[in-house]
Amino acid sequence: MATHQLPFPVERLRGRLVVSCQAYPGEPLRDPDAMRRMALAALEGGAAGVRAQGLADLRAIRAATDVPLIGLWKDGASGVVITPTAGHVRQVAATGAEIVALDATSRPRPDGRPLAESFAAAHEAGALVMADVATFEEGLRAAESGADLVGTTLSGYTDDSPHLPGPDLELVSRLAAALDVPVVAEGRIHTPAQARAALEAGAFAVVVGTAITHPTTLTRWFAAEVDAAHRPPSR
Ligand SMILES: CC(=O)N[C@H](C=O)[C@@H](O)[C@H](O)[C@H](O)COP(=O)(O)O
Repeated sequence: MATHQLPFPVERLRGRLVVSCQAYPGEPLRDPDAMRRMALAALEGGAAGVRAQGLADLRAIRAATDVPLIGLWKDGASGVVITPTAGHVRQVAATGAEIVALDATSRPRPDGRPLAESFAAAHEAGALVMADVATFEEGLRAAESGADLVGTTLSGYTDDSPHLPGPDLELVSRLAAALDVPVVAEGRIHTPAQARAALEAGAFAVVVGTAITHPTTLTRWFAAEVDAAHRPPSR
């Protein structure tokens, strides 16, 4: 766990909840003003920071609040899609997001350029780097390469990470024990108790997305249960 003084936007997230406000292509809430409102609603509920996707959403949210903003740009259909190149990093930083989140897994990058180039692009733009990783080794490598925060975001989404129904708390605790930089727990945190467990496992901050800001998925969870109860037992 990071105990020393950290850059101001990171310090503001110590022990706090960050809410990820994202809508996916083609969805009814895929709209910068909808995500701005979603972010403001989350802040009213006690979030200390916002994570958001896409340049237009980031600009809209940045104009509405000065809480720490973790920005990313998902581009591409598979593999490395979260802020995949240094060019994407520069544009995300230019929206005013203090922290740029990017895929720091060991998978091949779309432009074949080294990850270090993306880290350097963020730092040159005056932004901090949140390295989204899937494994312990990727977390170590990201921290060694100068990441300002390491997130467990991609555990469960790569071939060599466990596909768990809930958060990868083992990864959180192993990284938190090994790293000096803050470890952010993110990915499939679906209940307040899981968010608390992530902090107890050593997370510096917790990011929750779907369970707060994705009504289509939330509705599916309820609909599946209700439909299962309604269906007559099979003979
Ligand atoms: C894997 C990937 O692309 N994760 C994305 C990263 O920004 C988002 O789609 C997630 O919603 C976010 O990480 C928060 O996680 P959850 O929605 O599970 O609370």
